[in-house]
Amino acid sequence: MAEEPYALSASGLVMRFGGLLATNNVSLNLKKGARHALIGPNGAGKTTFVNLLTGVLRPSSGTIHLDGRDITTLPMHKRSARGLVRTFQINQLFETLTPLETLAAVVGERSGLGSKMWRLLGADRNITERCHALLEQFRLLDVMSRPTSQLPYGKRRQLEIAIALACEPRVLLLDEPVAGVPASERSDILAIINALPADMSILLIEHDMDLVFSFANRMTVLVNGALLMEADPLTVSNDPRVKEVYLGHGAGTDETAQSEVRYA
Ligand SMILES: Nc1ncnc2c1ncn2[C@@H]1O[C@H](COP(=O)(O)OP(=O)(O)OP(=O)(O)O)[C@@H](O)[C@H]1O
Repeated sequence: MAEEPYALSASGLVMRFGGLLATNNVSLNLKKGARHALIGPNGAGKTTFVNLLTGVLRPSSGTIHLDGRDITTLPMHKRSARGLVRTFQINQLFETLTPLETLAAVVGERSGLGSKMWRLLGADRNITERCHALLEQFRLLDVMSRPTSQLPYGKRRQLEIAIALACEPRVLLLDEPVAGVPASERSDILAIINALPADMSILLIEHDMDLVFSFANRMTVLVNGALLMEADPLTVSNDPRVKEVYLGHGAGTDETAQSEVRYA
């Protein structure tokens, strides 16, 4: 019997910015239902790697497959339509909308309603029910009618993840979901992340080691644009090289572990 393809597979990715080698032959395979974390000190190349996966950047070489299909040259919106979704960064447009309106727009768009969504908002039962379920799942019911600009920061991050989920991802790239969130507002986000559907394949990019170790059962460590190691969390946390370049400096203080700039 043929083996099931990886949900997402990046193979030998290379990204050069002029003479700078930001991604140096990095491979990463996400199994279906993966809880995988991507870590590394500042400047290790995490954002560049995620930009390659999502299609913001085109790799200098290497390939990316989603469910066994080559998406290396596919534009961003087509990757998202095929189920590869990154947590949405709130932009100006959404500041004046409420979480309910924002989610209705995304769910409506996803259902193929496009601009008709505004007419149907509240009238289409499927959309209303889906929005309500998302607001509940992401603990946003209490703020669903407030303009996004007035939400506490933690709620905004919850809305970002809710928007991504409204896109019905099969593979979700969670980009620093607790960055900037005060400790007092983190517990809801942790609970939400831990309750995401088990068959969804998730890659978490995060500096917060408490979150990384409570979430991931597989970890990839990048240093200086290259793969340092991939292993289970215990092996990673016990590896002296990892301690030296990253963990030893503590979460959130890894500016001191700033990678050497590498030139090819
Ligand atoms: N568009 C670009 N042009 C030139 N250099 C870039 C560009 N984007 C990233 N870099 C460089 O590539 C390297 C990797 O950066 P990247 O942002 O991917 O690291 P990171 O691990 O995400 O860092 P952080 O944790 O601080 O967000 C850095 O040296 C950065 O300066």
